Amino acid sequence: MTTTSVDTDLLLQVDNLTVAFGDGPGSVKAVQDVTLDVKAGEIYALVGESGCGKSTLAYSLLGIVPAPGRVTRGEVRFRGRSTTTMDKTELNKLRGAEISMVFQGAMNAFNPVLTIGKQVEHILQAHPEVFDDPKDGRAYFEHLLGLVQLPPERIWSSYESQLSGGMKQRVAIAVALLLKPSLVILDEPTTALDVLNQRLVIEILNDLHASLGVTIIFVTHDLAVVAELATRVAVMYAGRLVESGTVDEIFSGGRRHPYVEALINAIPSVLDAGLKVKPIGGSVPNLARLPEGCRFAPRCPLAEDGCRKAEPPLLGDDHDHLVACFVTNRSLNGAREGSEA
Ligand SMILES: Nc1ncnc2c1ncn2[C@@H]1O[C@H](COP(=O)(O)OP(=O)(O)OP(=O)(O)O)[C@@H](O)[C@H]1O
Repeated sequence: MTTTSVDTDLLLQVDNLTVAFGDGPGSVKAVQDVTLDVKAGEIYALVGESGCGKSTLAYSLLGIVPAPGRVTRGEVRFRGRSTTTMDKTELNKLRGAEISMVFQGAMNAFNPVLTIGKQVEHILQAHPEVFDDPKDGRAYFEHLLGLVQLPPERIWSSYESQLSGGMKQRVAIAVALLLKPSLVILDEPTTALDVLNQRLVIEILNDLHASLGVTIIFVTHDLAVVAELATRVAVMYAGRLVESGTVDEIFSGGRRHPYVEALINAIPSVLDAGLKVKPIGGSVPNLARLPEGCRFAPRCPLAEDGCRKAEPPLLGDDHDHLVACFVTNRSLNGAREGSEA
């Protein structure tokens, strides 16, 4: 199961991916049966409340699920090649040069006893294939620092302790772009920042996307950031993907999953002023003790008896808008299984 269909427009394909932590009765599926695809050049958001499996899914895209986690079903393909079955050497080649990641809490990712410049030199030495001359690598990094609105000379000779949180996040983004990857994955890029720095990072990511054409996948719990940055969005709930579609469709009333509806209604910044915020009652279930049937049913205003008996399949319409809900999918004509989408 390595190279099936290769659509040049599709950069990343995730098929029925399940990632479990632990074995036996105590094991949890942090990601279950997730299917999605990311097209070259788009900005794709993975959204959900804390503990929904977003970071685990992001790690599995890079083949770096932390132990005791492991992929138990499905696969991830990058440009048609399975990263799930790829050997370590090939995966290492792919990481950095083709796909890079800015981890959650990237501000703590730097070595405190080396200048940023020294750390960049080490990366360039480890990847001599990207630039003919290391000087070109340094020049490119300084160009990237300009794009993330930081002073190149000063940053090159700084230690991380001399930079603010917002600056470190922007340096981490520049480092992630250093080897000219075609895909960058960012885990919660705005979460630890104050409002002004959040705005700046959103603006910078939009600019980088426009000027470098890089494909971006980012993980967030903040739908307001999704509305401003992403072109497509996948919403996760308790390890499962419940709805995915274009940001325009989801935010302009085309959404169909009651959880997505509730999430949007619970966020003041994406509502018109004057509309009342409605918090979602209840909480995300413990993955080790999931309810029978649809895992959102205990909190769902539309739940019917059937929803408590079986898990709804992810069904798609002609525009690749996928939804896993028995009730709202009932009206869908010509629906097809998400796993075949
Ligand atoms: N290292 C681990 N060991 C055991 N279980 C884990 C581990 N990492 C994640 N999990 C399980 O996977 C679930 C999903 O975690 P994950 O970090 O992917 O969620 P998330 O949506 O990214 O949440 P957050 O926004 O809080 O990071 C957790 O609730 C936990 O049950």
